[in-house]
Amino acid sequence: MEIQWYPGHMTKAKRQMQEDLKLIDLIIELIDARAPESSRNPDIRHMGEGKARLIILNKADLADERVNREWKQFYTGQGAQVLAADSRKKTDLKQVQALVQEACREKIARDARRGIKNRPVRAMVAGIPNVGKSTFINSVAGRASAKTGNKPGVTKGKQWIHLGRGLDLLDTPGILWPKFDDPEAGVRLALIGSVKDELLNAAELSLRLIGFLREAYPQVLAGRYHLEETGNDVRILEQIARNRNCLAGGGEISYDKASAILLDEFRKGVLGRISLERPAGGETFSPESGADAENIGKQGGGN
Ligand SMILES: Nc1nc2c(ncn2[C@@H]2O[C@H](COP(=O)(O)OP(=O)(O)OP(=O)(O)O)[C@@H](O)[C@H]2O)c(=O)[nH]1
Repeated sequence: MEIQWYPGHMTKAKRQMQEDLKLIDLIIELIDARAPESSRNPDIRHMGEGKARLIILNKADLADERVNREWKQFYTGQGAQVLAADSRKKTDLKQVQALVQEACREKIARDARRGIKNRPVRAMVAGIPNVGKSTFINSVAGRASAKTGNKPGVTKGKQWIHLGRGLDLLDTPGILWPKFDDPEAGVRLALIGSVKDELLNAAELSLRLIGFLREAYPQVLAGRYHLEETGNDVRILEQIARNRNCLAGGGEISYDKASAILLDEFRKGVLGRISLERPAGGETFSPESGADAENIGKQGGGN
């Protein structure tokens, strides 16, 4: 599957972020809990070297809870502070301040040795388009301070948000584009809605989702769409189309309409909490969980 990226925007955003990084102590890196490694930007690692890091496994409410725990363990093992959250809920973000202090312990101690007291930690929220940066900033700041939208690329403007509890947040999130090299990562990003829909073939994408779900979450499709036959991806899409009355102009089945329904329901979590990838070496699932861990796209071993 070929995905069109935006090199112009990307270069500009990256340059901007390099400038902003000089101003901050901590990177709050938002990644999508459903596909954490695919939704990470490799540059952010190098650009943010030497900075403390808090990783937010965002949209955790849409991802498999067990897999969320595995990712939390995985990134904690890499030395980051980690929080799995639904950023739309302030209660999910209560721990942010404590985790920020923990992530910046060295800086705070260094300040103390130099006799600097109560200098707030300055942080920047960074992540790929549509991962939830504005939503996170709004919730953590407790007011509608950053514009949110459900299409990638809506964040504009720049200012600091003083949270008054030892934390200043740069109001302009660093937008970085995800990985380019791995086509499978591209498919996961398309599935979670981080790549503009117009750029993708919905039917092809939905067939990839069906193939994945059949193996990793075998009960999900049959339960939701009352399938009679589950042995073939195209047949499944056809049944979804029939059951949902998806017809094209001439009365024939519309695979595009059925695909749009399937993708939309997956993205909204209507199909349940589903993780598209899990860290290598994670625990195996019990059969009751409904997910076969061996079949969830394994990632992250190389970091
Ligand atoms: N279910 C769920 N939805 C979320 C969460 N966080 C954000 N969203 C939704 O995801 C969509 C994108 O959120 P934004 O905050 O606009 O994302 P952004 O990263 O600022 O997007 P850009 O401006 O494109 O870079 C919105 O529809 C949010 O309501 C979350 O934790 N869980």
